[in-house]
Amino acid sequence: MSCTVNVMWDDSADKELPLPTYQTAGAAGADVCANFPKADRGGMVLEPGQRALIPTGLRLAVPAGSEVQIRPRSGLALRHGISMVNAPGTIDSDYRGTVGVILVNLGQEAFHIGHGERIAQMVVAPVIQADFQLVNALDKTARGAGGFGSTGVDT
Ligand SMILES: O=c1ccn([C@H]2C[C@H](O)[C@@H](COP(=O)(O)OP(=O)(O)OP(=O)(O)O)O2)c(=O)[nH]1
Repeated sequence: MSCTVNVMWDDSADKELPLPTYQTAGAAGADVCANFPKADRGGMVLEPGQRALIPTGLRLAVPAGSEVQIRPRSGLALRHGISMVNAPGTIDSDYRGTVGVILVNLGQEAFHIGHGERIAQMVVAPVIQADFQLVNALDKTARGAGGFGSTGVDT
């Protein structure tokens, strides 16, 4: 499936950086870059345990009925412990502000985020909006209220 997502740079963005890019034909996520305002183009350092909102410089118009999920990149996670506090971040179809990525350094060393570095990936996904109905009873199931390891925990 494919769709068009209209994109604009925000005023302080480096407009020479690439738009979100699928790196392979079958990629689910389009890589997105850190895009710092001019004064901050040296990038920034995330100390161990620190989190920061990293600008992408991108403003999106996600088609109604869909969302964009922002997810961490596994390479950064494995090599450097860089993840996202709120993974997956949700970009609503009616949001028109600049998309930010809330990175966190779960590693043990400081990590430098370079201007233009691919920091996360965007996945476009369909959305179902529910009509939440208050009722007096729910239909019965075999699981019932069992959860949180009720079927056993292996480790
Ligand atoms: O990682 C993220 C998460 C959110 N957003 C933007 C787009 C999204 O549409 C908006 C609101 O996000 P969310 O609903 O997660 O935030 P909230 O804390 O519930 O705030 P709000 O009251 O603004 O909805 O913020 C980002 O740029 N990056």
